[in-house]
Amino acid sequence: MPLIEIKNASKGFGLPGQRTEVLSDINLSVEEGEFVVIVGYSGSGKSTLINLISGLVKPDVGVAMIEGKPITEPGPDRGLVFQNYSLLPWLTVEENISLAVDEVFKDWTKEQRAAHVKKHIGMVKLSHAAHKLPRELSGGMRQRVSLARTLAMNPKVLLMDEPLSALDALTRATLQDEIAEIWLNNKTTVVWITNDPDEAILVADRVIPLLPTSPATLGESIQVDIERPRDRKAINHDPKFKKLRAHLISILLDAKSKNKTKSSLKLALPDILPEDLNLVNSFEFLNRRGPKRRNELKNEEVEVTA
Ligand SMILES: Nc1ncnc2c1ncn2[C@@H]1O[C@H](COP(=O)(O)OP(=O)(O)OP(=O)(O)O)[C@@H](O)[C@H]1O
Repeated sequence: MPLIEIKNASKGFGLPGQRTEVLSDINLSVEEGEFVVIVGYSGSGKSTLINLISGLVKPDVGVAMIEGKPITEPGPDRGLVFQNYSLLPWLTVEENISLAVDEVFKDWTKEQRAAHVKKHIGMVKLSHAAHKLPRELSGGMRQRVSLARTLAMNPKVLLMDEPLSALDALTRATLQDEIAEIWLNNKTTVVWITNDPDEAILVADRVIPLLPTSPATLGESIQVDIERPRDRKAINHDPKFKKLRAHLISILLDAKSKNKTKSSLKLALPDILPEDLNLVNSFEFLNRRGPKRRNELKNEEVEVTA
C-alpha cells in the first residue's frame, strides 16, 4: 500500500458564479521512503495540492489518504515546512525545537527529549547556534531550524511547500544538498513542491509536473535515475540530467502554450487612408481616387493565456 495516495481529487475556491477551479482529477501515489517533487508554475495550485495531503485543504471531489485512511485534518504524522520559517521569535533554536519535541513525545524522559533535540540541531549543522534567537540567524539558518523542528517530530512524511524560495541562490543550493544528504541518511518520505525544474531533478527520485491547464492536473511521472549523492557541479554536464531537464521543461511549456485559448475579436479599423504628399501640387493628386471615408471591420485571432 502506498504511504500517500490521492485519488481523482478536484478542488476549487469561491462561491457559485465566482468560482475558480484550481485542481482537477489529481491522482498521486507516493511509496514509503520515496522523494517526490512536484514542479509547477507560480499560482498553478502547488500549495493547494500539498495541502490536500497536509489536511489544511479538503478535496471537493475524490480523496487524499495516508496509509489507506482518508485525511480529514492536519496531524503530527505529516510534517510541513513552509517558505516562511514560522519560528517563535522569543525562543532560541534549541527552545523552538524542544517545544515541538515536548509536545509530540510527552512519554519520553527529559533526557531522551534533550538528546533528540540535540541530534536534530546537529543534523542541520546548527550546534554552534543552538542558543541563538531567530533574529540572530540568517534566512538559511532559520530554514534549517524549521526543518530540524519538523524532522524532530518524526513525521511519516515531510511536506515541503517551496521551502527554499525565499533564499538567495547560493544558500538555496547549499540547503538543497544538505536536505538531500539528510534524506539519504534517514529516508523519511518527502513530498516537495517547487517552481524550479533544476531543484526538482537535483533532489528527487521522481518528479511530477503540475500542468498549468485550467484547472491544473498532474502530468506523467519522471523517474530521476541519477546516482546519489549528486554532485551539483558535475551534474550540469551529465547527459541524463540535461535530457531530464529538457524533457521536464518542454512538458511544462507545452502545457502552458496549449492553455492559450483562441478568441476572435472584431477590430474597427481607423477611419484614415494615407496620402502621398509628394503629389500634392500635381495633376495626379487632383485626379486621385481617395481618400475615401470607409467603415471596415476586421476579424483578428488573439491568444489569451489563462
Ligand atoms: N483559500 C483560498 N481561497 C481562495 N482562493 C485560493 C485559496 N487558496 C488558493 N487559492 C487560489 O488558488 C490558486 C492556486 O493557489 P496556490 O497557492 O495553490 O498556487 P501555488 O502554485 O502554490 O502558487 P505560488 O507558487 O505563487 O505559491 C490561486 O489562484 C489562489 O488565489
